[in-house]
Amino acid sequence: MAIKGLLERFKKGLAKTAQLFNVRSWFGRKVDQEFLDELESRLIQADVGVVATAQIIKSVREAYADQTADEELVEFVKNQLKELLHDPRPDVLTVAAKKPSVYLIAGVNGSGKTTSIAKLAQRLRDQGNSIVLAACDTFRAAAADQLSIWAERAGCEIVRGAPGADPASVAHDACQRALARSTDVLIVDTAGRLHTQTHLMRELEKIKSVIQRQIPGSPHEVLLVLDGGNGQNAIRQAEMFTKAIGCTGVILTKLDGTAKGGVVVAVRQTMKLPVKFIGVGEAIDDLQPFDADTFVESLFT
Ligand SMILES: Nc1nc2c(ncn2[C@@H]2O[C@H](COP(=O)(O)OP(=O)(O)OP(=O)(O)O)[C@@H](O)[C@H]2O)c(=O)[nH]1
Repeated sequence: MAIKGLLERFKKGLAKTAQLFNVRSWFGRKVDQEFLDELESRLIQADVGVVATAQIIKSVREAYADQTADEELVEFVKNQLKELLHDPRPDVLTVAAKKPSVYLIAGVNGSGKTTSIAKLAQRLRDQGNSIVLAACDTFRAAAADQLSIWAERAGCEIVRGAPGADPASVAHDACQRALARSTDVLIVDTAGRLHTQTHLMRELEKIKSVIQRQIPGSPHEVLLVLDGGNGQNAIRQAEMFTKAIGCTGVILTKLDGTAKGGVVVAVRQTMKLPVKFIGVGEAIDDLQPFDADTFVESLFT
């Protein structure tokens, strides 16, 4: 998508967080303690995180104390955020040298996991890839049903087991199917809730090790889906999942419904995980590859 189109998409999706900053209201104000306190409180409300906020406030104080806030100050804050978000790793998904590329998707129920998988599948399909979806959430029968509907719409194949089947065996079958058909991409959906958190983490570990055994070098990405509206709570989830299955990136959903869009910074800073995609709406094309510069520009308009 052209940069301008992407910026418009981001702006629309992130309007709630942008409203919080309302940079036009800064202009002409003196950068005194009151101004800094207000900026600090807005960054915290946007869930940028305490550490990053303190860092930004300190830099603004040092560079602009007692000056008048203007366009240059806005650029300064933008650059601070861009630097905090800078990630040397590529923001695109890793593609396997030998088919299939395997993407394991995790996240708690309600985070937007199923819809994100559907959106991702559609995106990869539009780019010309053949796709197999593995419905490994056998705990909730409705999950596989929902995924099947999306799979059909996106023209993907789905592998599912009987309700209550061993999710690792579904993962195994899906790997075999993808290998046999020489499929480009295998996307593995997993449960978001089990009897206990320990059960859930053990199951995810097991699915991952089955995939690793079937397709050496995989999974090529372990993506964690987090609800952006959960703000700092999302960070705690990220810690738990990363410990169990070593996430490689995050899909941050529902940013359109929240003023906590700054959590993108917190995920990058605290978890050292790149945000690969953001969800900015319910439509199929509302999953956008994350771009730090466009993200920051769209918050300060
Ligand atoms: N506004 C908005 N809604 C979203 C976004 N992503 C997902 N949703 C909605 O969030 C709700 C939950 O999404 P699901 O994909 O069903 O979530 P899940 O994590 O798979 O949860 P379960 O289906 O309960 O396992 C749905 O109504 C989605 O349409 C987004 O980026 N923006």
